Amino acid sequence: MGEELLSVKNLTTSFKIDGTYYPAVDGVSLDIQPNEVVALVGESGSGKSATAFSLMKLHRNARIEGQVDFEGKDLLKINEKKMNTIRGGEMAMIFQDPMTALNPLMKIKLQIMETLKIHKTKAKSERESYAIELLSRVGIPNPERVGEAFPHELSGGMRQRVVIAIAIANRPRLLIADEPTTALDVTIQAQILDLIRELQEDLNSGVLLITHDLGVVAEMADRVAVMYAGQIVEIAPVKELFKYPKHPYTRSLLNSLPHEEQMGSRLHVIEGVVPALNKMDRDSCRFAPRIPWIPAEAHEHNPELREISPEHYVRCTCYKDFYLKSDPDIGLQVEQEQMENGAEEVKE
Ligand SMILES: Nc1ncnc2c1ncn2[C@@H]1O[C@H](COP(=O)(O)OP(=O)(O)OP(=O)(O)O)[C@@H](O)[C@H]1O
Repeated sequence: MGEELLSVKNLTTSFKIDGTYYPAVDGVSLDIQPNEVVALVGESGSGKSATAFSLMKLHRNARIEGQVDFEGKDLLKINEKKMNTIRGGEMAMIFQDPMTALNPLMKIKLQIMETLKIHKTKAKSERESYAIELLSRVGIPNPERVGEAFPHELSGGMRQRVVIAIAIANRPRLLIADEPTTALDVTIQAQILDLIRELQEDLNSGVLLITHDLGVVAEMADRVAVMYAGQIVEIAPVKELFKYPKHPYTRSLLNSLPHEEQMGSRLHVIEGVVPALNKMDRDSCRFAPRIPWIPAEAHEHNPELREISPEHYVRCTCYKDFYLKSDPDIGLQVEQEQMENGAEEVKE
C-alpha cells in the first residue's frame, strides 16, 4: 500500500450507559490513501456515524481510545485549538442532514466566507468572489442570488450542494461524507454523488463515505469496509467484495439488494437487529445470534480480522460454513448433510 493519508488503529469509542462505558466503535483499524474512496457500510446502529464523529473529534460525552494518524499527526493527542484548525480545513465533513449543518440565520454567502476566514484560506478582499465561485463549482445556478438566500429558502438538494461547497472551501485532504444523500430524492442523489466524486478527484483527496446503500458503494468506492456491532467484519477492494463476499453479514446485505433474476420473488431479509451496546456478547462472533442455523462450532472465540486473499480481510471463520437461509438448494443440501452426520453419530 502507498502513503496513508489517514491511518486509524484500534479506535474504540465508548458511551456511558447506567454508569458503565460500552464501546460503540470497538477496535476499528482502517487506512485511507490520497485519492481513495473508502465506503463504510452497515445497518443502522452498527457504529458508522460514531466512527466518523470520533475521527473528527465531535463527540461530547464519549471516551475515545486508539490512534488516528492524519497526515502524520495523531488527532487523539492534539488539543482542541489545533483540532479546530484541522476540522473544516484539511479535514471536512458532509453531514446527513444539510439543515443541521447550516446556520439558519445566516445568508449562504456569509457562511462560506466565514469558513474561508477561520481557516485563513483567502484574503478578505477575495472571500466574497470565491464564495460565489464555490457555489457555481458545486453546480448551483445563479450563485449570486443563492448566496444572498437563507438556508430555508433553498431545496434539500441545493442545501446539500451548499454544505459541499463549505466542505471543499478549504481544499480538504480528507472528506468524510456521512450518508450525504439519504435526505434527498433519487435523481438528486446521483447528482450529488457525481459531484463528490468529481471534487474528490480534482482535489486528490481521500474520502470516507458512510452509507447503508450498497448501490452507492458500487458506484463510488474503491474499497469497502463492512461494519457490524462496532467492528469491521470484512474489508476488501470494491470489485472483490461484490464478487467474492465472504462474511455472512456482507452476504446477507448483498442478498437484500434486488437482482434482476429475483424479480417477482421475495427479497432476503436479515432477521433481527444490531444488539444494543450494553446487551452485546463481545467475546464471540457478534453476528452469530442472527444466523442461528449455522452451528455454534463454526464461530471463533474473539474472532479477529484475517487476510484471506490480498487486501481482503474477514472476521470469524463462520463464513466457511455459512449459507443463506433463503437459498433453498444449499439449505437443503446442508440440512441433509447434517442429518446424515447426525445419523452416523447415532449409529456409532
Ligand atoms: N451519543 C451517544 N450516546 C450513547 N449511545 C450512542 C451515542 N451515539 C451512538 N450511540 C450508540 O452507538 C451505536 C452506534 O450508533 P451509530 O449512530 O454510530 O450507528 P450508525 O451505524 O451510524 O447508524 P445510522 O445509520 O442509524 O446513523 C448505537 O447502539 C447507538 O445507539
